[in-house]
Amino acid sequence: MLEDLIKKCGGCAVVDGGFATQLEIHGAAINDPLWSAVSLIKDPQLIKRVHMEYLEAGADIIVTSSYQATIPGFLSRGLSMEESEALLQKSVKLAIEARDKFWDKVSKISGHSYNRALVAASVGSYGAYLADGSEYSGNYGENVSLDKLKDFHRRRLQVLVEAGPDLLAFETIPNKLEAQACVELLEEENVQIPAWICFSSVDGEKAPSGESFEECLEPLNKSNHIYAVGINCAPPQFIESLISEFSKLTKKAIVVYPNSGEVWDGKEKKWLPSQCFGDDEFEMFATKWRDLGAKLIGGCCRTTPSTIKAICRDLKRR
Ligand SMILES: C[S+](C)CC[C@H](N)C(=O)O
Ligand SMILES: N[C@@H](CCS)C(=O)O
Ligand SMILES: [Zn+2]
Repeated sequence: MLEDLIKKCGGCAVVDGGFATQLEIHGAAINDPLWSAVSLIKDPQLIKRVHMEYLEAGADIIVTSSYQATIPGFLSRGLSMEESEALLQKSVKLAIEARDKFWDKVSKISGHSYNRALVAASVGSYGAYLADGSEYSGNYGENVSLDKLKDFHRRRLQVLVEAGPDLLAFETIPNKLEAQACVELLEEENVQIPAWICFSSVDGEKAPSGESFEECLEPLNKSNHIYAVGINCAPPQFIESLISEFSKLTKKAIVVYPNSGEVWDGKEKKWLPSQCFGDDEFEMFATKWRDLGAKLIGGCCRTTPSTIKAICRDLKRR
């Protein structure tokens, strides 16, 4: 399905933009250990609205609200195991409902330029769950082993897969150990849904842990469960050279969805201004990223539906 979609899009499909960002624009208070996942508890209708906004903007793939939705995170909030699993399921259900409703509406309009979007279930890194900014440091401490990371991801992955998304999106993976844990889990659980694994990067050259992408990609290149590899939530000015680097290191499709360039202050839980791209620059650079070989392009934190509209203007000019 993903390959067909990419073909239909002329070689490069558009992923949506910052999900938490758009929740906040609508007034959601997410300064919370659960970050955007708090909206699954407090305002599921807002989640659906944000999905609709990205669909209207032209996203070919929408990513669910499960980035920081984890079973231990919900349990420490006082929810039961059943309630926690139900919220994970709900994140997929809300995205599927939005996609189906949108498609039902536009597919009746003759001459529309939309594709039937795919739903990617977000699997945020262990660092996202820690809520201390460690998805940008890769520093999980010595006690975090491969098995511990697999244990952390296993049940959530099972529940998300059972909910029936089209794709799995592992996001802001900061080191090789976690990438390897994710691949081994996909194999052990015999997951039949294609996945992408995206790393964060804070220097534009390596994973946040300091490991080279050559090392990080090694377990992913060998796996049939991985359809695409790439970068998310890194500054957009790093993307050009990272695509060139990745294309030397992998035969997998390349996926990029950078943030706006603002930098996350994990202690203060806020974005700090830095060298940023506006929508015009996203529009300009998206073509470059496509020409360099990216097959999936979108935005991450601090990008909005208008960024995705700008990317679509350029990539979907046929
Ligand atoms: C992608 S980061 C901005 C998500 C939030 C982070 N895990 C935190 O809770 O601080
Ligand atoms: N899918 C998440 C990623 C955060 S880095 C979001 O857009 O909020
Ligand atoms: Zn992000």
